[in-house]
Amino acid sequence: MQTLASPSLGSGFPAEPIIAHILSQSGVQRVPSPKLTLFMVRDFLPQELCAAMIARIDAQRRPSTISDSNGDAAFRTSETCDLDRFDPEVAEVEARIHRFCGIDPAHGEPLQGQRYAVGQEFKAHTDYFEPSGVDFQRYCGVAGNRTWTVMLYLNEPEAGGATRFKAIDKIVQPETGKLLAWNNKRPDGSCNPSTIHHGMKVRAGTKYVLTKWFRERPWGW
Ligand SMILES: O=C(O)CCC(=O)C(=O)O
Ligand SMILES: [Fe+2]
Repeated sequence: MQTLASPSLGSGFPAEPIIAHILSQSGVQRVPSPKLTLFMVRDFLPQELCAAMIARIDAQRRPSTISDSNGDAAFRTSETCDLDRFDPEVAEVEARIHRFCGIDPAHGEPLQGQRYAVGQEFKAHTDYFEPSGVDFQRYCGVAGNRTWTVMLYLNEPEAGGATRFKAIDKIVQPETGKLLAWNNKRPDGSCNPSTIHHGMKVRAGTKYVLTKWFRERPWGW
């Protein structure tokens, strides 16, 4: 599944080299939609690495935050963990993500973990920052907007916790080690509202995911 070399195909925009690189690998499924470029890979991350990331998230979690708050305190009720890129197992996960998508690691935000207990969710949102939003300069002034999202499910909660892509009516079930990757931009570089997605409520058990976002310009580590 993994290629050996880590290619550097830019920021993720334009998307064509990334898409071609992703499609050159085995085990990749493309969700058929003219509105959204979304890929899925089952069993992307080995079980041991999933468990190692869960342990770190449990140990270091803090309440999740949102930008451009709409005043709904229940919009994102999960917890978040900033993973340490100097931790060898975190570095291994990041290297696998980079080899998979080919985006220049310099354009990546720090890898994050998200944890959802029963009843917690992340309501329908897009991962890019609204260019007209009050927080745009604050979040995007240096590195620019988000180009691609790579998300990984670390486990399978007993019930609930699917991710629903509303605009294309697609529901993805959490499965240990499953990867999702999507392009947040349209071909003209504008933000793609059809990327809207909802991390649905966990009904039983706990849900853990990783999120890796890439930016138009280097993150500036
Ligand atoms: O947990 C999910 O299913 C979605 C997570 C998400 O959308 C995010 O962290 O931006
Ligand atoms: Fe999201």
